[in-house]
Amino acid sequence: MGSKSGAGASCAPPLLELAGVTKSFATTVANDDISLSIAPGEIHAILGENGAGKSTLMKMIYGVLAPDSGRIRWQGEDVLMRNPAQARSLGIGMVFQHFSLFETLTVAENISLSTSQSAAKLSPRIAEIGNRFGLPVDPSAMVHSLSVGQRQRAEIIRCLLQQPKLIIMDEPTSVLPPSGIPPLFDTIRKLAEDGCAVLFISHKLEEIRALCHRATIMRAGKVVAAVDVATQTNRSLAELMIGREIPQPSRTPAKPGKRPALEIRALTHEPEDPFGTRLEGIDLVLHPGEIVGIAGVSGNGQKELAAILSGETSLSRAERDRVRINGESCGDLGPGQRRKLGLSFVPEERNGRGAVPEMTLVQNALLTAHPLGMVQKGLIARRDARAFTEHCISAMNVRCSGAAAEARSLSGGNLQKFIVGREIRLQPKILIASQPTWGVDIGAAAAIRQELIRLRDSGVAILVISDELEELFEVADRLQVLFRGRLSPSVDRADANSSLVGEYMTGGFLQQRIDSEAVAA
Ligand SMILES: Nc1ncnc2c1ncn2[C@@H]1O[C@H](COP(=O)(O)OP(=O)(O)OP(=O)(O)O)[C@@H](O)[C@H]1O
Repeated sequence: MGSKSGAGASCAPPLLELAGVTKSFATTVANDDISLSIAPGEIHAILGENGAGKSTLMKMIYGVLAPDSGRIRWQGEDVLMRNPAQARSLGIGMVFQHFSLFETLTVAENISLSTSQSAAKLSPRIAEIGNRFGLPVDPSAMVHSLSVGQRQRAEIIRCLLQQPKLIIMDEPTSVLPPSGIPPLFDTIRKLAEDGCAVLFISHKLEEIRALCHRATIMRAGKVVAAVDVATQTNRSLAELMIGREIPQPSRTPAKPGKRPALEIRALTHEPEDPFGTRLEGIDLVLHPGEIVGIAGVSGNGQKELAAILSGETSLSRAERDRVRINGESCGDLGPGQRRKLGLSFVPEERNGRGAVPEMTLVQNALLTAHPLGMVQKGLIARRDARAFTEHCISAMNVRCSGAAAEARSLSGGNLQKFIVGREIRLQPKILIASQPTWGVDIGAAAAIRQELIRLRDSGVAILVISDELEELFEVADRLQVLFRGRLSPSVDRADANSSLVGEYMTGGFLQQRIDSEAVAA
């Protein structure tokens, strides 16, 4: 992905230094005696398993959390980072994974909300910064019309307007299609050449090796290594991070059943959300004992398709035949009724949909697992609920303080592992999993994929909707691609390669369809 440049290798005095920084939450020591230094122009990776303490550390640097002990020095001076406003005034910016842009405003209007300047005054500045750092985005474009990559550029420009000396980027590539990653890296390199330091969090070792100068590796709240990235391989970084090699899932060919477990027939659906994607002519068949992967750049109808399948979007009675579970028409059934038919579901958003952050893990387990005998005569069978929760925790190696922990106290990846584990343990006949390993570290992602394959081998029909092509190549027996609300033909795993799927991801199959219709006519 290009060469590394910038001042990262120079001996400039540190921009940011942490010494002995410690932060605990009740009995969990999230950051234990952390020391770290970053030079101007350095692209510095923070690497670690889920729950290693990366986000806690970033929150302290950005003033969201205060350390219990230790020192933060900024440009040679001790600072007490009281809040993000103070961090920004010192020159520390942060680009979050989740964008905070209003869909119905333009880029310039959105950015003007965080400054004292009008959208009209800001527009030329936005264009100028865009040109300088390779972030082309039209200041007058409405946010709802922008791709994910363009939205991210707007977020980065908003951050750059404050002329930061250090930018924290929390898994910035996780929201991008593969084609969006090289331009983002070009921008980050330009920033580094300009003297801006970048703290880059990612679980993807290839990306870290392509982009970063140095990496700090964390394990269980401690720094276990600080390395020059050029001296490392994927394998050595993985070993530093998880203490062993990256596990590779093993699999045998699928033996799908004959009768479909789940079908969608000739479905066209107009979304209620004015910025949603219309689904058009969707045909999908899923058999017991197979994994079908739905690939595509997010925003092409994945959310709408998942909602139609889970029952969060239910169809009219007249259209109930369009969705069938084990041959039974169910298009007009809600999520609870579909769960009774044997469907379980891992939604894309873990907070608020996959789990309720303020509730404990036991309560979150009860939300979907109560039909497994956890409510008897109207009363909660607490012991059973607790045992089920503890089983999910241990089977998925969820790092948390126990079944009574609130969901919000778990790191993102650990909560994801819990939700996937809960849905798998419902003994479903059909599992729909949207972005099942999103934000999950490489070791845990491999474990989740292996679980999906094991479930398939036990005869469960599985649909995986994922932005990550590598993940789909690893788990799926067949692949289909969503593009602008249309589903491509199904491709067997053996025939699927990145160039064919890449072509489908940009709508290549639509042209093939037009050509074959023309031949038939
Ligand atoms: N507000 C909180 N209350 C209680 N525990 C917390 C809180 N925030 C974080 N923790 C705990 O601190 C530890 C570190 O969490 P952190 O979110 O920093 O990890 P992470 O490395 O960013 O993980 P991930 O890769 O999953 O995002 C975890 O054990 C987590 O459960």
